[in-house]
Amino acid sequence: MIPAHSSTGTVLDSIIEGVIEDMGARKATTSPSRMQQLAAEVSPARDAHAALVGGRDNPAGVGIIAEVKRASPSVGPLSNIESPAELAAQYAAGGAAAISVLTEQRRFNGSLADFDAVRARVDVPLLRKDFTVDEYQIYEARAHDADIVLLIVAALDDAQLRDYLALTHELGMNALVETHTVEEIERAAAVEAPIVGINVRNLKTLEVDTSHYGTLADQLPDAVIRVAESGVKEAQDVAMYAAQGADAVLVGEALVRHGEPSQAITDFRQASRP
Ligand SMILES: O=P(O)(O)OC[C@@H](O)[C@@H](O)c1c[nH]c2ccccc12
Repeated sequence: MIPAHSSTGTVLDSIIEGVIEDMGARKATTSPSRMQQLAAEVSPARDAHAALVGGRDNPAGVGIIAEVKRASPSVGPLSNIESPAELAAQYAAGGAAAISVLTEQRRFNGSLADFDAVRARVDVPLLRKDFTVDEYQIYEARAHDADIVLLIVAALDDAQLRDYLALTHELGMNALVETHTVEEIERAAAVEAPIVGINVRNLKTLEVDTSHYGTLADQLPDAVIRVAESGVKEAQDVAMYAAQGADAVLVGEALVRHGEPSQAITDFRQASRP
């Protein structure tokens, strides 16, 4: 794997450089116009908004977005996931509201093949977890029958954010619009993003601070679905995010390293009950 810090720019910058290079190779195989056609041929996306809305008041607990993540730039290899499909089936059995599958290759060791394997196995809404910097990736997500794409505000300018959100909705999908600062929350609000995440991991430095969610949550517009992202180690972390008003919590590392991920999700939900 490539070291976490490149000599110039932030971690996020260097991840995006690799993402653009890898996408160039895929565009050479499947042209943008062909990808648009493929996206149009897939059955309609599942309603992720409906799956996540009202998590705050759900008597069964908040929604869990369970992530299939093999490695991360902050930790390196996380888990030797032999079957992403089997892991996802356990997530679904535990009651995950949605499942996130990393497809970024260089730092997260993910792939669209992992995504396809999970898609073939479960019917819950799936998030194609990647660094979206080109509309090609949104068509590509839909072509692989994704229901949700990730739009990281820090990686996009205002025009991209607006256009990519609109395209996502045109294709019948939802976007998880990820923020980390007050300014990014304001930008997400300005484009009326319906689902907004606060990532407690700073993607520029990889530092994690779970108290960051509570610090920023008040800044989120009332109407949005609120997603707390990253840093969950145990059920009490999920309970804390829930008490701070999260509708859903995105959990990766703790689940891929857990011996019984299905039970872990059940416990997380239980602990978060209002
Ligand atoms: O493994 P954790 O700490 O539970 O985090 C999960 C998820 O929030 C994290 O993987 C993530 C949040 N935003 C991202 C953007 C890109 C890649 C990964 C991420």
